[in-house]
Amino acid sequence: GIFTAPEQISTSSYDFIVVGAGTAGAVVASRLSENPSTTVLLIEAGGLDNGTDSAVLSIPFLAGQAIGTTFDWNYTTTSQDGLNGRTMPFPRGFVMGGSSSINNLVYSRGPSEDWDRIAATADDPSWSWDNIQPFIFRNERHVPAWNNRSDVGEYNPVVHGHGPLMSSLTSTPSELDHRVINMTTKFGQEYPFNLDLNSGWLQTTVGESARSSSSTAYLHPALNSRENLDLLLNTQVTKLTVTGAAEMNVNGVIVAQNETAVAFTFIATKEIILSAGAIGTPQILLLSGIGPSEELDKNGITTLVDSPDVGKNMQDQPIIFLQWEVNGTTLAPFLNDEDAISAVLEQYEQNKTGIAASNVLFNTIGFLRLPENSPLLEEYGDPSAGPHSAHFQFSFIDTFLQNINQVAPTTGDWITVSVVLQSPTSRGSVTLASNSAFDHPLIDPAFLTSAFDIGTVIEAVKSLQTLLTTSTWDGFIGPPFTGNLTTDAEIETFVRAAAVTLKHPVGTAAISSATQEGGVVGPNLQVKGVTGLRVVDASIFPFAVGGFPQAEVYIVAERASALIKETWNLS
Ligand SMILES: Cc1cc2nc3c(=O)[nH]c(=O)nc-3n(C[C@H](O)[C@H](O)[C@H](O)COP(=O)(O)OP(=O)(O)OC[C@H]3O[C@@H](n4cnc5c(N)ncnc54)[C@H](O)[C@@H]3O)c2cc1C
Repeated sequence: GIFTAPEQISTSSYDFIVVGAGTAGAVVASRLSENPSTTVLLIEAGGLDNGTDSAVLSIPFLAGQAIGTTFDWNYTTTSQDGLNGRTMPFPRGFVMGGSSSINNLVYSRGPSEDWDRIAATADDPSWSWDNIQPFIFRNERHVPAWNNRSDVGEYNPVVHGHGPLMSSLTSTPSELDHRVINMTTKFGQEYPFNLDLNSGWLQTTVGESARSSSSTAYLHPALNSRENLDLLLNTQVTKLTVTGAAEMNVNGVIVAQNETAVAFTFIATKEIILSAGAIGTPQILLLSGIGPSEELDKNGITTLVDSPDVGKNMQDQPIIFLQWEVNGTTLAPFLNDEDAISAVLEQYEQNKTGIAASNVLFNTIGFLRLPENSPLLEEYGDPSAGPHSAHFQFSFIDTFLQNINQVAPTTGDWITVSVVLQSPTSRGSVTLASNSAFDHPLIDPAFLTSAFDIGTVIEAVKSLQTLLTTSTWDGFIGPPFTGNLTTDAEIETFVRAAAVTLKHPVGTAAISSATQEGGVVGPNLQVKGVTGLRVVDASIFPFAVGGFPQAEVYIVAERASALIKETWNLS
C-alpha cells in the first residue's frame, strides 16, 4: 500500500528496506517484491507523482519545468571558485521516481568503455559491458513516437530490450535535425554518425505520449498488483541503526517527517538498500557515522566506520549555451507565442497528440573527443574512459536557450548548441552542514577547477565554431548572439560567467575493489566496514559517466536487484 505518514504503518519489520523511491530505488523495490514471500518497505522523502499538479512531470514538452517547484529538493551549491565565486541551484527529484520524474528525458547508456572501466576499478569483470547486457535488455524497450513516424535507420532495434521503461525518438524532426544528420553524412570522417546514439538521433524516456520514469514504468505497476510492497511517502530517513560489536550490522532506519516530528524506527531482517541519490546517500551515511572521522567529529557525530571517501570524489558536468540566429524554421517563434503554446497543451489534454507529446526541442547530439595530439591530453593525460569515449558533448537545440546571465530575444529564429564537459578531472564533495538530516548538505561540484577542464571547454567551443563552418550550415547560420568569442581568454571569461550544472552528480559513494582501501562500496555494492547495507544509485559511479546518467543508473539498479536476489536465494 501507499502510506503518507509512518504512524499509518502497523508493522515495523520488513525483509528489505529501500531508502529513496527514485530512479534506482523504485527499480530495486519493484524487482525485490516480485517474490511474493518477500516484504519490502520503500521510503521516499517526496510525494506522489500522479496528483492534480503532476502535468509538469508527465508531459514531455514540459520536461525541465519541475525545477524549482515542490518536486525539487531545491538545493544550492557552495560558492564555485572556478565560476567567479557563483552559487547556483542544484536540482534533484523530490517525488516518486526521483530525478527520473523531473529530468530532461535523455536516454544514453554511454560508451562500452564506461562499463569496462567500472569493471576494472571494481576488479570485477561482471561489471563489464559484455556482462551487463542482460540488465540493459531487462530495463528498456524502444517504442514509436505518438504519431507512429517511421524511425527506421534512426536507431538500432537489435540493441533494445523488453523492459518496462519506454524510450523513443522525436515525433517531429526539425530542419536543424536534418542539417546535423546531413553533416554526419557529408563529413563522416570528422563527425561520424552512430545509428544508436553517441552521435546521432537522441533517444528520450517517452512512451505512449508521456514521460516514462522509474515510477511510471516500475513502481506504480508493482504497487497496483502486490501486497508485499509498501511505499511510505513524505518521510525522510534521518539515520541508520546498527547492531553487533565486532562486525557492525546495519539493521534499521530512523525516519521523521520534519525536524520536530516524532521519529519512528523500521527494521530490515535481510538488508537495507540506500538509493537516496548522489546527494542523499552520502548525507545519510555521514549522519549515521559512516564517513571521514574528522568531519563527523566536527558535527558531533560518533564515528562507526572511518570511511574517508564518503561524500568525496564528486564529479558533475558543467554546461554552457551558445546561440546563433538562423535563416530557417525553428521552434523559437512558437515558443515566444503564449497562445500557440496554450493551443498545443490544449491539444495534448484532449487526445495526447501534438508536439507536446514527444521530445521536440533537441533531437540530435554529438559526443566528441579532443584531437589525439592535443597538448591537453599530452600534459594532463586522458580522463575519459577510453579512446571511444567523449571529452565533450554538443546538443543541437531548436530554439534560444539562455545562459543565466543573458536575456532571450523575443523575435527571430534561433538555434542553441549546448557545450558540455563530458570527462571532467575536477572533483568536489558533499559534506554535512550540521548533524540535522533536515539541513541541506554542502554541495561543492568544484566546477572548472582544473587546467584540463577549462582548457577542454575552450577547445570544445572552438571545435563547435569550426563545425558550424562546414558547408552543411551554409545559408542557415547567422551571427552568434554572443558576438565573436575569438581568443582563448574571451572564451574562458564567457564560460566562467555562464557555466551551470548539467545535474549529473556521481561518485560520492564510489565503487572500488574488495581489497582496495579507498572507495565506499565493494564490487557487490555492499558498504565497506559494515554488513546489511548496500548503495544502489548514481553515487557508486567512480567517474562522471560517458553518456547520460539515468540509463546507467537503471542498469546498475537492475544488476543490483539480481545480486540481492542471488544473495538471499530469491527467484
Ligand atoms: C533537472 C534534471 C535533469 C536531468 N536530465 C537528465 C537527462 O536528460 N538524462 C539523464 O540521463 N540524466 C539526467 N539527469 C540526471 C539523472 O536524472 C540522475 O542522475 C538519476 O536520475 C539519478 O538517479 P538516482 O537513483 O541516483 O537518484 P534520484 O533519482 O535522484 O533518487 C533519489 C531519491 O531518494 C530520495 N531521497 C533522498 N534523500 C532521502 C532521504 N533522506 N529519505 C528518503 N528519501 C530520500 C529523493 O527524494 C529521490 O526520490 C537530470 C537530473 C535532473 C535533476
